[in-house]
Amino acid sequence: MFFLDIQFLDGFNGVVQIDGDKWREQRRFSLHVLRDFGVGRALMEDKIMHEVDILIKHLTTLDSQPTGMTQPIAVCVGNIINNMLFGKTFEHTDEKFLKMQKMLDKQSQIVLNPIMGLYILAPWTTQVPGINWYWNELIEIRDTLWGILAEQILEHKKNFSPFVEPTDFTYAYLNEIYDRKHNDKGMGFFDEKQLQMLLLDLFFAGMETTVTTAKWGILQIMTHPEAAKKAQDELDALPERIVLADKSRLTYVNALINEIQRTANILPINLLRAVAEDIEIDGYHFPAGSMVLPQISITMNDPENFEEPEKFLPERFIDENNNLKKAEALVPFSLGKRQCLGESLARAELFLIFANLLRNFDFVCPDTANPPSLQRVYGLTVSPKPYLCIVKKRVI
Ligand code: HEM
Repeated sequence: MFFLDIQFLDGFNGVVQIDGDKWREQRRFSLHVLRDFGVGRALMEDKIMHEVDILIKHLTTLDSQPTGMTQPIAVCVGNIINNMLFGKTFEHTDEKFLKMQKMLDKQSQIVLNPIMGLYILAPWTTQVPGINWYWNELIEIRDTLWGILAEQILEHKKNFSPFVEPTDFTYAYLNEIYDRKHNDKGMGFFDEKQLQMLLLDLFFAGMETTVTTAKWGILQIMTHPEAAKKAQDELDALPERIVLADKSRLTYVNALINEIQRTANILPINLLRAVAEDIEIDGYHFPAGSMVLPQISITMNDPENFEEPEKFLPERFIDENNNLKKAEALVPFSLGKRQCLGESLARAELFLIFANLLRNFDFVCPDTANPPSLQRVYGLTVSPKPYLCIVKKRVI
């Protein structure tokens, strides 16, 4: 996103890479709209459950054939965010979506390639044949993603009416622009370029993180059948379709999801941030504007917080009375003002996806003698290596 933004727009846009008044205004607006569309309420739950039901149907048709989990999970999570941003969803077999998903994965890998350092320090190298190979790939990805977003905005502009209640994020943003323009409210930082980058930020931040966490989750469930069994015992006491209202009764399932997020630790070095004003910490002086990488996620692997942190142990989050323990060192969504904007959406998605998948299926290694690797692959987020899984419908 960083590369897409600085290279192709006039200055910084979106919400992830900006700060100051613009960030405050755009973040507040985004949170407000997500809330209006039901994030944190029943409306959001319906949208998520609609996609979870389709995912369950799709996995049932696989008939226990070994399968990769990326595509089905990506379509489910992608449709939830797409629905909120554009009012659109894809079929599980949609080629266009598959292509887009592959491109996002590729982009995530390319931007961490060491050659990116060279492109930043010496931008002229992006024009040198032989050296600019990765750069050209990035440009191709950018053009395709940009095209998809532009198409969506254009379609929304054609159908936009200020007298109709917005049904998705894009309409809500166009409505805000209209309202400001026609009611003398001042435009602030609202314009179409900003909308385009904001949509990309929300789509990418909302999709990549949740899909990667879910991929780790299925892998951990598959390689820790005893943990899966405990969660299923708890789930089997409830009706077949698990909803958010069940969350507080499912101690083990919550602990399992906590442990999945702790061990996945998908953004271990967090995002690059700038210090807002001069500050002194532990005798170190940080002048305003210093760039910092707050590596708070280190707490998730600190033995002082989590005994034997290398072990996968959902029980560590459960106290002697079978209640979920408060775990302040568990910070997958970061902390403070820049804390994840989509946290409540992500938490609801992870709970409904894992609880309903475990209720309906067993996830089995195709070759138990050679379980899949837990090796960490570094990109914009840290993913597991691709793996296959047998998804067996449970008979309860
Ligand atoms: C399991 C899923 C997710 C994880 C682990 C996660 C994690 C994070 C983390 C660690 C940050 C950086 C915070 C910082 O700079 O200190 C962040 C920021 C952000 N996340 Fe998430 N996130 C997830 C899901 C989502 C979803 C579903 C959305 C979409 C609605 C989203 C939107 C954002 C945005 C827009 C930011 C930038 C916020 C800002 O700069 O003000 N995230 N997320």
